[in-house]
Amino acid sequence: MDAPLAETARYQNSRFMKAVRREPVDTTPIWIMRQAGRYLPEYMEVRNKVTFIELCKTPELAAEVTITAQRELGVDAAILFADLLPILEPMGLDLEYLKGEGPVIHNPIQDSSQVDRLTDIADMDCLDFVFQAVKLIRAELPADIPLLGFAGCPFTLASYAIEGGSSKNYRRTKQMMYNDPSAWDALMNRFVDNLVVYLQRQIAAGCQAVQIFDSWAGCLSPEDYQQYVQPYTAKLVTGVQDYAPVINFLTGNPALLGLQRQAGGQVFGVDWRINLADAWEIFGPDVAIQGNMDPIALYADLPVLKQKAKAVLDAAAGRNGHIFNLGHGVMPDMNPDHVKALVEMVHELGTR
Ligand SMILES: Cc1c2[nH]c(c1CCC(=O)O)Cc1[nH]c(c(CCC(=O)O)c1C)Cc1[nH]c(c(CCC(=O)O)c1C)Cc1[nH]c(c(C)c1CCC(=O)O)C2
Repeated sequence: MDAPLAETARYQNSRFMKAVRREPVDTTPIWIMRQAGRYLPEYMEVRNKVTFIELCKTPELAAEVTITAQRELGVDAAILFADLLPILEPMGLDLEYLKGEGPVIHNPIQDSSQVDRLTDIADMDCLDFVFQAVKLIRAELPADIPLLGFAGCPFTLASYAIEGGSSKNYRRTKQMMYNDPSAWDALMNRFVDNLVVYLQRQIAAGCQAVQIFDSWAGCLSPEDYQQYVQPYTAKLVTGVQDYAPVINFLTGNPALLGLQRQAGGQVFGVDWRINLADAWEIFGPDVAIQGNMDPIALYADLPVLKQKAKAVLDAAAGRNGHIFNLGHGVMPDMNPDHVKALVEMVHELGTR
């Protein structure tokens, strides 16, 4: 894996990568989770011609929507257009995105005896469309715009694999966790092993940093997170961080921040349920922080939005290593002008 390091070294001087390393920057970098999504007319134009999964699996189209979103918004990083769940398909899960309902898995893991049926996909050939998209995007993006890769964390993927879709209370997932720890261990390790290779391959193809999404881990008590989730997320971070910085993102439960920190990473993604300065106190001075405006604040009139953006920037004042973002993804019916305005506000107000 020497080549990818040399490859990524060319893109290290951007505002974003400086913030990742907690170096001084001219102004606060910003990107938006789900920045290439349905609220953007340019995305819908492409999306209306193909299904979501076809879009993910066609590198030229995935590249086009990634690059267009970065350029339209003026954000400081691009994120690969893909999804958390396509990695589940080659592992043997029958994934479908249903119109209006989101992702469904038709053959979820129903009990511990089924964990073994998940295929190891170490060669990653079946996900080559992702790495091809990374190559196309990196070739087109300006050198001062890093490209972020991403994957789901083992817990969030396990919850889809077991529940068969999104869930309110994660009953089946927690049942397996509690009732069959050895099956749970096997399942989480199967995800970790594949995710490490998947992210290494994204980095080798041209990503400068990667974000790991533990989007649903907020449903866990601190004790359960520590016992059933943290060791596997830690193993994932350890397997990837020598190749590129890891943004460890978790949402929904500020009581987990200290444990999220222990799981590791160079940047920590935080949501709006805690003041950013308080979160930084918990994380300590030796990490960068990404966040943390409430995505719903983007519906506010622009003067109010500006106050909200300033409040987040003020909470990070005096520290290097703040990357502005929402605390979760942008809503599909958002007015794109508000997103563009937010980017301009952050660049203006974040000036040092
Ligand atoms: C839980 C999750 C998924 N996918 C993802 C998560 C974590 C999200 C978070 O914590 O913020 C991550 C994701 N999904 C998507 C990206 C692309 C990169 C980006 O712009 O941030 C990323 C990073 C595109 C997408 N992924 C999806 C869309 C919408 C698909 C469409 O065009 O119809 C996009 C743009 C579909 C998707 N994919 C998933 C769901 C639940 C859905 C349906 C949600 C919905 O319909 O609003 C699984």
